[in-house]
Amino acid sequence: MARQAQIGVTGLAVMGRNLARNFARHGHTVAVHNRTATRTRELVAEFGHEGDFVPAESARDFVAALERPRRLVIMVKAGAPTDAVIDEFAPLLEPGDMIMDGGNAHFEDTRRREAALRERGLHFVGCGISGGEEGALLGPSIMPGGSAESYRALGPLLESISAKVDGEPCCAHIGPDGAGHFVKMVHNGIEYADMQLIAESYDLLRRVAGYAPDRIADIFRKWNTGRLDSYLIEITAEVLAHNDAATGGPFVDIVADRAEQKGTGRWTVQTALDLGVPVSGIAEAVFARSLSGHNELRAAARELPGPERPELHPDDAARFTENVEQALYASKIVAYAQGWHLIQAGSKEYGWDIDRASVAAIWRGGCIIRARFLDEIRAAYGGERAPVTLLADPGFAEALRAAQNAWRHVVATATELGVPAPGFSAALAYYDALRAGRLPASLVQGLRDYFGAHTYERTDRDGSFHTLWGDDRGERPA
Ligand SMILES: NC(=O)C1=CN([C@@H]2O[C@H](COP(=O)(O)OP(=O)(O)OC[C@H]3O[C@@H](n4cnc5c(N)ncnc54)[C@H](OP(=O)(O)O)[C@@H]3O)[C@@H](O)[C@H]2O)C=CC1
Ligand SMILES: O=C(CO)[C@H](O)[C@H](O)COP(=O)(O)O
Repeated sequence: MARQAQIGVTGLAVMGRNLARNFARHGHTVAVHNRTATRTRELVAEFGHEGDFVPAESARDFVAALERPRRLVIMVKAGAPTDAVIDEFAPLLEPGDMIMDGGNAHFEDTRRREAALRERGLHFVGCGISGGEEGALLGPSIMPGGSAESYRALGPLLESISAKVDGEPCCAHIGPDGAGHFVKMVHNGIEYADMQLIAESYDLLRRVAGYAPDRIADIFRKWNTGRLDSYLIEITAEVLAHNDAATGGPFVDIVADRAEQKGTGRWTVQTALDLGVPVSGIAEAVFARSLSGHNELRAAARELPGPERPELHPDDAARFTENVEQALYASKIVAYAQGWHLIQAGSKEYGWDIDRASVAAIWRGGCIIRARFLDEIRAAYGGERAPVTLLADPGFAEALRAAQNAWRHVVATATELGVPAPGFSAALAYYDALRAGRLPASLVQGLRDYFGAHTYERTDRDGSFHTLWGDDRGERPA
């Protein structure tokens, strides 16, 4: 009888190839398959010595190579290609078999696919995987959804290849159907917000403090030894210190200033709008990328007036740098608080019962937003009583208190000097709005009632009311 594989990976581009190698390096026999067979052959030729691979050039051979119940991982382009691959393989499977989609699928697609395959007796596991090409090989953060039964069969394999922090695997069952892909989507939304805040910090240090990229790289390197310690801060220092081989100048100056996006940040904001969750930090990050690509608009506005830019005294520049660190940390807390709020809302809406401490735990390693302060988020949600918002957790509340003057100074300075800082500003506005005793939403309600008889509630009595604006302005219960 032919060799049987514990798991199979179809889709052998950067992610799938490295995941397959990771499984093999951990002693699992892995069946490998790709639509274009040359990728399969190249994988085995280049890396066959790393472990036990069973190459298959047809879908039928691939399925036949898997031990039962079959565990099949799809790592192809999200969207229609994923449906095409499911349609190709599902007819070849038997009840109890498992299909895991490790691509960046939209969670609603995952819910649809899971329901359809469940009807056929198959388990469908939508699984978020973060860590990029290197993470896939050396240990990603893994966020599987799907049934508890499928996790019992797939979990041990996934945990074996995931990143480990303090010996704990960065992999946990997130919840049924689309929960894993939902959480991965929010991860990417936070990734957008984090990167935007980092980019704004760089811009302020460059344009306000007047520092060159290599000096800013040193600042980020220093920040990475403190509470901002994270993968994104670490690689920011690397990118800023890098010089372009062709020109000899800073790499960051030669790269076109148009940030692209594949869609997960946009999905996060769209979902947040549907669920009524204010994720302003993520939204500003998505809009900032979008704005950066509007060449025509930018060219038309380039000569518009702005403020005079005074030079900062070197002593002021050093103090300003410290303030930027405070503003970055405070704004980062806000971005993560918004992300966790969205996870909570999604969990409630779809009945997923997501453990928010566990999400923080599995993001501590392997993924793009891995950071020291996820330990604190885990602790905040792991206690007896989870905070209503992360901002109210005593540790984070103290950090926000300590950052007040610096944070406001940075936002005010950016505004005064005409340096856009939408991430910092939105984070501060969110913070101030949440802590406000009264919001001007009361006036919005009044206006809505005036032009559309939309009614309003009162602070002193239950019920809904309408004022007869066009008549005697008397008030009636609605
Ligand atoms: N790159 C990254 O850093 C990360 C990517 N992801 C997600 O992982 C998945 C894989 O990503 P990545 O490795 O970058 O690869 P790509 O997203 O570039 O996808 C390429 C793979 O998809 C296959 N494919 C495309 N269309 C079809 C189709 N109609 N039928 C069958 N196979 C098809 C290709 O096969 P062929 O060789 O025949 O063209 C190839 O194997 C994606 O969903 C991505 O969003 C998740 C985390 C990080
Ligand atoms: O999933 C990822 C990491 O977790 C990818 O790196 C992500 O797709 C990058 O997104 P974008 O191209 O939109 O910046």
